[in-house]
Amino acid sequence: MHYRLGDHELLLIDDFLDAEEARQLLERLLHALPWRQDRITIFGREHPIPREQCWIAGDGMTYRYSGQTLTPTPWPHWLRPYAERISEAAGETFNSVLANLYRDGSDSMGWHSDDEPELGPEPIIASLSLGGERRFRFRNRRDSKRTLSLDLPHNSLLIMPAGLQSQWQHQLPKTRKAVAPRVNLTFRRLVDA
Ligand SMILES: O=C(O)CCC(=O)C(=O)O
Ligand SMILES: [Fe+2]
Repeated sequence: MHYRLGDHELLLIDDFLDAEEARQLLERLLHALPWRQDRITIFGREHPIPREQCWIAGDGMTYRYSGQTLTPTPWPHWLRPYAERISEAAGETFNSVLANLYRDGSDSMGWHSDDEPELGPEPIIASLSLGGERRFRFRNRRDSKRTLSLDLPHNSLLIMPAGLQSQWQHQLPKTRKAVAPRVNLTFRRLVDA
């Protein structure tokens, strides 16, 4: 499914993995990753993030955002084949993953762009969703009334193209609906790594 976002085209691929493979990968991610609820600083105040996360990357590839520095968990061998398939689908060679765990509808991620300097000027981001379906929203950075909402179902891959992050923000809002836990893997390429 393609979505138009200003000058950019978003691609959402449903049923990216085989159903059984997606189920097993979700179980593995839930049980085998060292999930942490880190703390971030917003406007000078420290808060626990409303989700758990795990930064997966090569040795020494730290990642800084919102006042936190994430030290990497090494790549699990069983995740590598997925990184290769997702790199192929997105036309980019990803070398790192930010994994997010939304335990229930009160877990969320606020408005941001994936525009950290480590990612270079025009990063391509590929985001694999597993588990409970959640709503995902975009808004234009210059005109916040321009928005787009889409649902990210279990076993879907969203590809955000080069150039999108400098013009659009995204968020994963909280929901009052009962939702199953959701794991999201955002594949990234750290430059100069
Ligand atoms: O959970 C999601 O779908 C989005 C995660 C995200 O935006 C990020 O990790 O930068
Ligand atoms: Fe993001």
